[in-house]
Amino acid sequence: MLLEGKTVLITGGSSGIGAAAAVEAARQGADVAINYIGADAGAHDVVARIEALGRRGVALKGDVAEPDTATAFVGRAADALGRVDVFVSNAGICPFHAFLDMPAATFERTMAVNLHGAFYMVQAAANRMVAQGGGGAIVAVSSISALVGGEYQTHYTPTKAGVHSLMQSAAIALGRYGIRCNSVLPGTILTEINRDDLADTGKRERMAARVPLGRLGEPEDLAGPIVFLASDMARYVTGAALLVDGGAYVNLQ
Ligand SMILES: NC(=O)C1=CN([C@@H]2O[C@H](COP(=O)(O)OP(=O)(O)OC[C@H]3O[C@@H](n4cnc5c(N)ncnc54)[C@H](O)[C@@H]3O)[C@@H](O)[C@H]2O)C=CC1
Ligand SMILES: C[C@H](O)[C@@H]1OC(=O)[C@H](O)[C@@H]1O
Repeated sequence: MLLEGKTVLITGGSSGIGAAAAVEAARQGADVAINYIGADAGAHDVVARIEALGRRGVALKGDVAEPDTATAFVGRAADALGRVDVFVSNAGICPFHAFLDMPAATFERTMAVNLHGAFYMVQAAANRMVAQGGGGAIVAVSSISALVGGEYQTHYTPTKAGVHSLMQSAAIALGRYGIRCNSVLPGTILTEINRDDLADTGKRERMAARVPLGRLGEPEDLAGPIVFLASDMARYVTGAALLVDGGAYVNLQ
């Protein structure tokens, strides 16, 4: 098991990629704490799936856009599970909107959740890892959208480029403590975040047609890459970005 005896914290862990990563981390031997927002049911379900695998699971509610949520989540998770070995910054939103009339509130909220939230969470986790000693691993869920644009994502793609960049700089700042920082760059993955957008059958088929592996992604497609980067198998990997997109990015023609 790749994460035997480790503790893993994941933001936005009650659905989609975060939930899949939480369950896979437990399957790989880790105790897992998830941060979540909104309804409790999804978070309780993820905890139940973690516990069914014989590991400890904790769900802690909080808005990652609030700086205090970061210290509260990391502190309470570490109190419950003992330490923080792995931190996965995953929470995010993507309210699709045209550029020219983008409401300031939509832009500000997307920045606050996706980029500011990632910064505060990663900073809090890193401080805990430094204080406890023994290094650690941080994985941020960026996106293929860190590298390419989207007409209705002018507020979103800069946050994903920012998260990718955050991992590169944090890798430098934290290498001396044995803390590795990497990002995964998912392509289009079928989750709640794009359910409405991909209800447009034409768009969904166009997106799928771009993928050499022949299908859009599922949350579980990210679980393995996240666990790998979190594990000691990736002990000499830091500052890296791993595309998990079925080959969509390289498919020009
Ligand atoms: N689905 C996709 O095609 C892709 C998703 N991503 C990224 O993957 C990450 C996870 O998204 P998905 O699993 O796809 O969708 P999702 O909507 O299932 O997951 C996002 C999670 O973040 C949580 N969240 C949102 N705002 C929050 C806040 N303020 N505080 C705490 N939690 C909050 C949501 O409740 C949800 O559980 C996001 O960062 C997204 O940008 C990146 C590339 C592609
Ligand atoms: C939410 C979108 O469908 C998704 O988010 C990303 O980061 C991907 O590039 C897709 O556009």
